[in-house]
Amino acid sequence: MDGTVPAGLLASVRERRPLVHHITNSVTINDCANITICTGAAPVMAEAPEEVAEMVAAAGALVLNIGTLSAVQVEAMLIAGRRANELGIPVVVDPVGAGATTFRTGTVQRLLEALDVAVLKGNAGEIGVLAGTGGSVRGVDSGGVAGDPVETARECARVTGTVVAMTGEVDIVVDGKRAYLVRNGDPAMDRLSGTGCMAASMVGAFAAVADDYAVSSAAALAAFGRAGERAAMAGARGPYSFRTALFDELAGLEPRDLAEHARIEEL
Ligand SMILES: Nc1ncnc2c1ncn2[C@@H]1O[C@H](COP(=O)(O)OP(=O)(O)O)[C@@H](O)[C@H]1O
Ligand SMILES: Cc1ncsc1CCOP(=O)(O)O
Ligand SMILES: [Mg+2]
Repeated sequence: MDGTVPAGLLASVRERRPLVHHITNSVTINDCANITICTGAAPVMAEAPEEVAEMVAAAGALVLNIGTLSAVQVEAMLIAGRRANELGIPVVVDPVGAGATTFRTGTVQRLLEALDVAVLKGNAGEIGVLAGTGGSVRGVDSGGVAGDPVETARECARVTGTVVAMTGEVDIVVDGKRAYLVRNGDPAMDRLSGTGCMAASMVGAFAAVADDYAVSSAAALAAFGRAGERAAMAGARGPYSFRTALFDELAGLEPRDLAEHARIEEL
């Protein structure tokens, strides 16, 4: 994919500043709010079942992240997701820790059955579990997939009917037909909690300004990865100064830099 595509979508996010409604976990909620702002969009976190239908109506995308799930959150996710579907607002699901417990795996399956999900964004282990082809998950960490990662992502897209964005050293984005490999990023991104959640926030922000969610997801991951590359070049002293640089580099990321450095290959 030509770099002008992700660059154009980044510029659209900054111009339109879509509201991204999150129902998300209590570990990385603040990171997700700030990465959404650094991307150029506007976050809102709202999870009371009493208000989510009203809130999502003002949003450009809905991000459902199951990282610290509870029964009442599931109820809110279903209410918000159904309203988003009625209004044609894209729904992104981050299946954090799917495979680690029956409650997590079952909840993702329930969301996928009840809702029209635009993008399922998970790490390799989570996507392998949901594909049914084998994935290993410990807590929220991926232990990888059983077979070929691209085939795993394709199978997950086939069984779920969604665009699947599987993160890792190389991100893989697939729908029923196409497959994109996104080679941007830095290993330091794997040494922080929350980069997967932040990736989902960005996938949501980009989906809000796009019709083609495979293209917008690959673009979002390229932009995040490029910010990671620039943060590493800025010379962080360790994981936490890298984290600060990651936010700063994303906020300052120029569409023309992304146009030049996005590495998205279509298979
Ligand atoms: N080794 C790596 N090299 C480059 N980028 C990476 C690497 N590991 C993770 N990333 C990036 O970090 C983000 C989070 O991915 P990942 O670690 O798979 O998610 P999770 O936190 O859900 O396990 C993604 O944008 C991914 O591209
Ligand atoms: C550590 C942890 N525990 C529950 S949610 C969460 C954060 C996971 O974030 P990510 O999957 O983005 O690293
Ligand atoms: Mg994750």
